[in-house]
Order: sequence, then C-alpha cells, then structure tokens
Amino acid sequence: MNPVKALEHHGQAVWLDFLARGFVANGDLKTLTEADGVKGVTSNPAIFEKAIGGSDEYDGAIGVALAQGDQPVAELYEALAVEDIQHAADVLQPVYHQSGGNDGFVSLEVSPYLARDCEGTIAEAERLWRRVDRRNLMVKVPATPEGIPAIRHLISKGISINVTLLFSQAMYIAVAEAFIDGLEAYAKSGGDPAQVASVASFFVSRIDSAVDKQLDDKIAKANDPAEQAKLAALKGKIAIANAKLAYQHYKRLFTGSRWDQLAARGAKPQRLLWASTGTKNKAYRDTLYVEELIGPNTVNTVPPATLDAFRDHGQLRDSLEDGVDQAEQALAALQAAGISLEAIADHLLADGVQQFSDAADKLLGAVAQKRAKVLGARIGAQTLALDATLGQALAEYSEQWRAQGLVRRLWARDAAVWTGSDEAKWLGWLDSAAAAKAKQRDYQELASWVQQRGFTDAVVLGMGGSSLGPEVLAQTFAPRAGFPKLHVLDSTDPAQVRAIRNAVTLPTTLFIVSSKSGGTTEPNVMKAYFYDEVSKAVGADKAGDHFLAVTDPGSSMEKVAQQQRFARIVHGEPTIGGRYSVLSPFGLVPAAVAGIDVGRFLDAALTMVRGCGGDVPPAQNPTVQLGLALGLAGRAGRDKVTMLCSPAVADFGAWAEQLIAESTGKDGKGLIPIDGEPLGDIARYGDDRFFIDLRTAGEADRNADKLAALQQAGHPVARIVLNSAEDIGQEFFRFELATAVAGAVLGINPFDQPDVESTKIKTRELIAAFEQSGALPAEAAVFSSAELDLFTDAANAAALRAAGAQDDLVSWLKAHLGRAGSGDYLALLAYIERNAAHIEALQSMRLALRDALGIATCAEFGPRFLHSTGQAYKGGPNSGVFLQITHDAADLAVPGQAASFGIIKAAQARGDFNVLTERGRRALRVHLKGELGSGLAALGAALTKALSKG
Ligand SMILES: O=P(O)(O)OC[C@H]1O[C@](O)(CO)[C@@H](O)[C@@H]1O
Ligand SMILES: O=C[C@H](O)[C@H](O)COP(=O)(O)O
Repeated sequence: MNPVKALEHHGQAVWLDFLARGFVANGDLKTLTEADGVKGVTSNPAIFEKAIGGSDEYDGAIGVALAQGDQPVAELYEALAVEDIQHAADVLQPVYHQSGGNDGFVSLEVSPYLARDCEGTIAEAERLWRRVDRRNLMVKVPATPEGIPAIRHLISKGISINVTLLFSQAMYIAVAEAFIDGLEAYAKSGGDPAQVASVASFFVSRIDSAVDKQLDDKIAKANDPAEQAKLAALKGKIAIANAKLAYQHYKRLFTGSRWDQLAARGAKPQRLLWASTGTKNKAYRDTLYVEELIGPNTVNTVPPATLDAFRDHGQLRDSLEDGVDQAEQALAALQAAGISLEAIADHLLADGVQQFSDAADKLLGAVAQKRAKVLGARIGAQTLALDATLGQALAEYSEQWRAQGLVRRLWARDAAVWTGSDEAKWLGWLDSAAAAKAKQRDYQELASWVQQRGFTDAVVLGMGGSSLGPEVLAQTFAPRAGFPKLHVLDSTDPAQVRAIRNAVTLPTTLFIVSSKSGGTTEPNVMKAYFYDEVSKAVGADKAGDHFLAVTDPGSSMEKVAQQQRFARIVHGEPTIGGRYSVLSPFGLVPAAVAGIDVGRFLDAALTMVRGCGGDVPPAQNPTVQLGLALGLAGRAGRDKVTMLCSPAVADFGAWAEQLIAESTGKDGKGLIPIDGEPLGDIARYGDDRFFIDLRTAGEADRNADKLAALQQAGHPVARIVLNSAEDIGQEFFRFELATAVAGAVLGINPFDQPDVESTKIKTRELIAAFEQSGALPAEAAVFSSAELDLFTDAANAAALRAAGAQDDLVSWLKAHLGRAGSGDYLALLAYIERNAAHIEALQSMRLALRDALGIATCAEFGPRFLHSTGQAYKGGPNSGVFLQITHDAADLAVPGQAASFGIIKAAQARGDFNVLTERGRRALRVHLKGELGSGLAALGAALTKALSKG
C-alpha cells in the first residue's frame, strides 16, 4: 500500500504544506486527496510568497481585479489568498464531511506583522474567518505571548485555529490550556464545541537545524573524543525527542475530568500537528520527520518533496511513543552540555515571526510591483539616479526600514519613526484623500452652489499651506466654463492687495478665507479689508454671502465667520498641519469652487496613496525611496533640493518648497528647496545639490541632456513624469510622504515650525510698539544714500566692515556676497508685490549671483515665504546668506485697526530679519526708498558690480 495513505491506519492524518492556484485548479490537490489520502492543506506567508511573488501565475487575476478598480496592495494580495484558500477548502469539503469534521481543513495565517499584537490578531482572524466563510478553514495564529490570549479568545468565539510557530513544550502546554479554556467559554456561551477544531503546529526540523549548529560549535571546541562522540550522538535527535515529549503532554492534557466534560459534548481535542517536517539537513533521511513521529490523533503537514519521498520509500511504524525515556535523556544530555532548548525555542519563535514577516514583505513588494505594472501610466513614473555611494546608502536604509517595519509604523502613526514627540497628532494627511473621497458629494454640492450663485471670481485669502495648494490648482487646471476664476492672495503688501482688488468684480466675487488656526495675521487682515470692500459694494447685510471660511473647528476665524454670517463654514481636520492640507478642505474647497472635478482629482491622488501604503515595503515604495534618498543626500550635504518643474506644472515647486522647507528645516538640519532656478552650466554646480525634475508626459523633455550630464557627473537626479497635469494630486501625496520620510532620516519632527513662531512673536511685538507709539521703533542704517538704506545687526555690520564694506553700496554688497562659500546658498527675500516684472527682476539678480558665485540661489517674496522657506532659513543649516529687500508701497489701511498693511508688512520684514540675525545668520537688508522698479534695477546693477572681479 502507498505508505502515505497507510499513515491513516496509524491514526495520523497527512496534510500538505503547500498551496498554489494552478495546483488546485488543475486537479492535483484532488488527486492527492484520493491517491495519497491527503486530508488537509496548510499555508504560510512563505508559501504564498513563492506562489504569488515568485511566479506570474497570478498576474492575470491581479489585472482582472484592478480592472474593476484600483485597490490597496494588501487587499489585492488578500483577495488572491482568500480565493485560493476557498478553492482548496472546496476540494477538501468531502474529506471534511466524511471525517465528521475531523479533517479536511485548510489553514490561512494571520498577518505575521500582527504576531506581537493580541488585539490586531483577534480582529484579523475574525475578519478572515468571515471572509473565507468555510467551516473547514483554520485560521493560523502564532504562539507568541500575545498570540496565546488571542487563541483563547478566538476559540471562545467558535473559530477553528491552527496554532503555529510552536517550538517549546512549555509553550505547547500554554496553548493547549488556552484552547481548553476557550472551548469551555464557547460551550458556556451556548456554542457547540463539536463545531470547533484546532491543531497545535509543533515545529520539528528547525529545532534540529538550530541545535545541531550549537552542537557542532561545541564539538569543534571539545578536546576529548569521548565528549565529542557524546555531543555528536545528539545531532538530529533533539527535534524528535522534543516532539515526542510534547505528545506525552498532549495525552495528559486531553484526559481527565475537565476534558471529559467537554468531550461529552462532542469536543475534539486539539491535535498535535508536526510542522516543519521537510528535512533541512541533507545528511538525514528525507523522510526522518515523518517516520519518527507516527502516532494516533496527530497530523503531519509535509511539503510536496517530503510527500513524494515518503510515498516512495517511507517506513511505517508506530514510532511516536517509542523511546520516550531516551527522548528525556537526550534533552537532559543537551542541557548538561550547556545548550538551552528553551533559549533555542525562544529564538526560533522570534526568528519564525521574522522569517514570515520577511516573506510577507517580499510578497507584498512583488504584488506592489505587479499592481504598478498593470496601472502603468496611471501612476506618475519616478526614476532615481544616484551615484554609487548614495545608491548604496539608500539600499542599506531601505533594508533597515524594511526590517524595522518603519513604513508600516509610519502609517500606524508611531511617533518613534521621527523624534518620539507629538508627531502622532499630525498624521491626518495620510488619510485625507480617502476621507475627502468619502465626502465627494459635499464638494459636488458646493460646486453647484457656486455655479448657481454665478460668481465670476473666487479669491483665496490665506498663507503657506492654505494658499499655495490652491495656487497650484489655479495655475495647473484650465479655468472651467461656468465657474469663477480662482485667484490667490497671500501678501500684506499694499500694492499686492490692491492688485487683487482691481482684478476682480466685487459684487460677483467669492472670498475663501483659509486659515487652519484662524489666528494667522495675514488672512485676518486680508479678510477685514475685503469684507469692508464687499460691504461697500453690495451692502453690509449681504457681505457675508460673499465669504466662505475654511478653518479648523472652534477657531477664532470660525467665530468671526459666524458673526459676519459667512455663506459657508467648512471645517478642516485638526490632525493635519497647514502644509500637508492640500488634499483636505484647504485644497479641495477652492478646487470645487473653481469647478475642478474633485472626485477625479482624488482618484488620481489615491492611486499614489495606495502605491505608497504601509503595506508596500520601502524598496517597492516609490515615495519612501524618494524620501530616503532626499534625507540621506541631505545628511551628506546634498541639501539643496533643486525643483525643476515643467510649464504645465510650473507652480508645483512653490508648494513643494513650503512643504519641504517648513517640515525639515530645523534644529540646524534640513533640506533647502531651490525653486524656480533653471538649469545652468553643469560644470558650475557644487556637490550640494539634489535635482528633482517634474514634467507631464505630453511635454518636451527639455532638461533631458542637462540632467543626463548632471547624473553623469554624480549629482543625484529624481525624474518624475506625470501622465497629465490633472494627476497633480498624486504629486501632492508623493511629496508629503517623501518629506515625512526624509524628516525621519534627518531626525527631526517634520510637523512643527518653531522658528516661524519666533518670527510671529517678534512681528507682534513690533506691531504692539506701533500701536502704542504710532511708529515702528527707529532703526539706524549702516549705510545710507538717496536711493536706499542698508541695515543689519552689530555683529554682521562688524563682519562686513572687516570684509571691506565702506561708504558705498557696492562695497557692502561685495563684502556680503564674499561671505558665501561652497555649500552655501544665497537668498533674496523681497517684501514687495509679487508680479511678473518683480519676479523677472529677482530672477535676473539670482541668476547672476548663481553664475558668478557658483552656489544655489533662492528668490522669495515676503511675507509669503515666512510660511514656507522662512522656517529653514532660520532653523535649518547655517548655510544661507540673506539679502532682504524692502520697500514701502503706497499704503492701505486695514479697517478697524491702527496698523495698516504697510506697517504690518514692515513689521514682518523686521521681525524676520531680527530672528535671522539672532540666529547668527549672515543677513543684510536693503531698503529701497524711491520708485520700486528703478530701485530694483539699481540694486541689480550694484550686485553685478559687486560680483565683478577687482
Ligand atoms: O492656516 P493657518 O493656520 O493660517 O497657517 C498658515 C500657515 O502658517 C503656518 O502655520 C506657519 O508658517 C503654516 O504651516 C501654515 O500653512
Ligand atoms: O504549517 C506549517 C509550517 O508553516 C511549515 O511546516 C513550516 O515549515 P518550514 O520549517 O519548512 O518552513
């Protein structure tokens, strides 16, 4: 008789430790049940990894699943696994019925990531039990200290459990007791214990592998041949001895009055299942772990190779209770030799969990890649070109992040991923796209309301994250017919405020006042001005109809909005900081108002979110790769993140800039975004750059040659190609997560902005002084001419004089610029109206500076950059050289308060400058006194002179 089939005459059931889709579909499993009497199937993460990850057998099914709609990676995997388990369970149904529910089981393991999480294990086991929906399912739960109470609980709910990763007798006893406890609880709650099945998977061969290794070490060290022989005699014996003794416990545990009471109600004992019975050591018989463990009421789950071997040459005998005394002696001898089986069991348990987690990582990584392949251009393509050193560091970090489960922990909101402070409170953005998608109808309703009201213009009044997201949307999406044109105001410059006032028709304009905190100065004064203007245009009683507030619940802005009867108040999510808020109402309300299809926009974003989830390991997670690369490059001094955005997505850099700078630039560390600086002479770049090129597929690859040359020269280059500008939502999420990851590598909290707060305090002090005395505190210029004044603090002034600053502008500029060395950046901080002419003027100055000094440059407008790069300039690395440019435009009053826009802007510039100098930064302020255009031209000319040799 076939030896495999003959095992049933010894009371042992053979299960198969293998599963794959085709194997079930083509009838092989059925054949084994018939020909060999195989009575069950076990799976584990490593088995699914081989089946799904290691073949293309499932690619078709993944394609079909994705054709119904995109899905998270873990969900794609689980659907495949559940289907396989269901098919196998259906093939084994006849066995289940014929054996009266004793056999015919298929096992599916809970995620190995939950092995140390009792609650998580319970929830997942219950979910899988419901989802597979087969009586002949066993859910596999590991016998960790956290798994054991979960096992008890699950059994008490009538769920059949296969306890896995059992290595020690003590743990086995605890498991059997948990089973009996659980079963009693189930019976007590009215359940039928006959319906519950369980096996305790006692691992065998892994014990020998571990013990033999220690024996070999001892043998090598022993000098006495007799001692060596004694140790050698234990090799290949301990696993079987351990299992035999476990069986003796089984017999004791499942007899006696306690068990008899359950048995009387039809309860079936939890059988011991010999697992890990494929021979690992080629020196041993390939049927060893079957032949030596044959006995009644047991199961042996064997891999296909062991099944074939046993069918071919397996020796049958009732071996399980042979030599129990010798088994005890073998374990005693092992202990006497100084080898602790308990310690080995503990190690194997931890190692087993790790091995299955590793397999799950590999599996999910493979599914993520398959998903990305099917979705193709629906996900913006990202390529990273790094030199060997950075590439190596990235590979090592990716592996560290994988082994420590850091992507999962990040998504699980574990603050220890960063600095372990309050980060967990600021991670609402991880879910914001999904939360918004669930509220898609609200956005549609808002869009209809806007259409009905016939607004021609909509103006967002906000700062930083509250304004730059909407600005990208306004500039990236073409205006939609029937919807208002979207404008953004993020300035206290009187000329800029006036420019917006003149660009819109007040009676048909909607103002979106956006402030998470509600307390930010700029949106409050901008609102005060426009509310007054609208009141004058349409009557005070109707002004509120033209205003909509987006603010966090309970903010001061909300109260004002209620008092002034704003048409609508939309709440933000308090667990999302401003710079991460674009995929929440702060970006989506302006989007809906402008007629952008919010549902489609979010769908694109969610495609990226799913590709970067906690279930996607670092190496296959594009966003995590980008974040790690940025963080590692930053640590190595390549901290100037140079954003190159194509015309279709030109404004994205301004948003990314606020995100990256305000998130990472603190504690003397950080990344300095360089936005709007086109590529120059490749040879002039220092080794402090990281280039990110972003464009849409339809646009010319205008930087191709230069990027190739940069790459060639060893500069890190990330290239991102969006399918279309309308997929920009993906990029918001990509950069949010990448920034958070980079922050973790840099070792900072990416969700606070301590130095912005310092500037706000200084500004408030200056405004208070103005309110008291009617003037800002006097300041003394270090140099004065008819056209301009120069200001700086005593330390900077002394340093500049020592470097040659005399009684003329050019010498001061020359001294200042001379302080910028390699690895530094030069930032122009202009508190003037941001319009095309001024952008052009600053651009030409920065490019001249870049070309002459060979360093990175920033051209920023105040006060908007205060809520963006301002944090990094003050809190980040001390590598900035700052030239602040101020000018007093014709002033504009803020209704209801003494300080005008001009005063507020001046106070902001001075507050900013004071903090820069307090932080020991190299800073000089140029105050232009005459007409702004000619003042800028003169400054440009003076800079050129200062840069010229001699
Ligand atoms: O939305 P709020 O609270 O007005 O803040 C505006 C901006 O100011 C900051 O809080 C600080 O600069 C940013 O993070 C934020 O985007
Ligand atoms: O349930 C079965 C176990 O997961 C399996 O037998 C482990 O075997 P291995 O030690 O060969 O990986």
